[in-house]
Amino acid sequence: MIRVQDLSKSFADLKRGQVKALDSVSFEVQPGEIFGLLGPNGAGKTTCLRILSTVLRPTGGLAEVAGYNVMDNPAQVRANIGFMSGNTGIYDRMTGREMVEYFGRLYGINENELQPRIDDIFEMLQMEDVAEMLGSKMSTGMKQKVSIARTIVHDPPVLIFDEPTSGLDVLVARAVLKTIESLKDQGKCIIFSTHIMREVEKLCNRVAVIYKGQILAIGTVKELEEKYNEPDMEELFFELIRLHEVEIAAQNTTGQNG
Ligand SMILES: Nc1ncnc2c1ncn2[C@@H]1O[C@H](COP(=O)(O)OP(=O)(O)OP(=O)(O)O)[C@@H](O)[C@H]1O
Repeated sequence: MIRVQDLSKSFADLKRGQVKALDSVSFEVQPGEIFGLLGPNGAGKTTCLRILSTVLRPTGGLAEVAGYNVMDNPAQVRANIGFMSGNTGIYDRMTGREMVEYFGRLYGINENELQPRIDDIFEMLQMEDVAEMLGSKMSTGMKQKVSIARTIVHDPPVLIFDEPTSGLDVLVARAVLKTIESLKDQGKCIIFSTHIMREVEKLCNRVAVIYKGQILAIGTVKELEEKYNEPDMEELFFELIRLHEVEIAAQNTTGQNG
């Protein structure tokens, strides 16, 4: 459902020169699966997700969503995905229902289908209380639910969540994670980026640890813990980064001596 192969993206940065935000990244995600991208700030997570959602063009490699290439068929890719980030905007002067209707119409859903679809979503996310409430009056948790509702209104098979719990308190974060889990149970193909290890342990079927644009390790949490003989995900994460830094230092030394 999602196929990423040798995906690369460089930015020309005034201060830093060429920045390799993504360096030959490969992975696949299937329906009914939550795939985690776990990495620190600047690792390349958002760049990868932006390429998948056709907002950015890659400088190399291939990315496919629901069988469509992001470069060749961006409109079909967009029709097949829902994208939500931690700062997806909410309009102050629209009610919860109006916002979700607005996005449903943008996606071209006809009115007869749209209204029952919205009823279902509001029931599933238990957000009937925000249907008639203006965005300006909503709590952070309510806004987050509206963001999820507008992300899934066109019932896309692929969902992309870029740090969806950033800035949320534990209760709201938990509700968001539960919703993502129930979407997986409905058979959605989900990518989820985070820098929070516990979220990965709780939610993800498989995870890629990403650092400086490269995937350092990929597999189920259990597989990674066994492979590196480290039962603590946090320790494992730091160890992978340490090993990578040692490797870079060794390459630099060889380069200088050679
Ligand atoms: N438009 C841009 N111009 C120059 N460099 C960029 C641009 N966008 C991203 N980068 C750089 O690419 C690298 C990867 O950034 P990216 O936002 O993908 O990381 P991230 O893993 O999502 O981090 P965060 O958790 O902070 O959002 C960083 O070094 C970042 O500074």
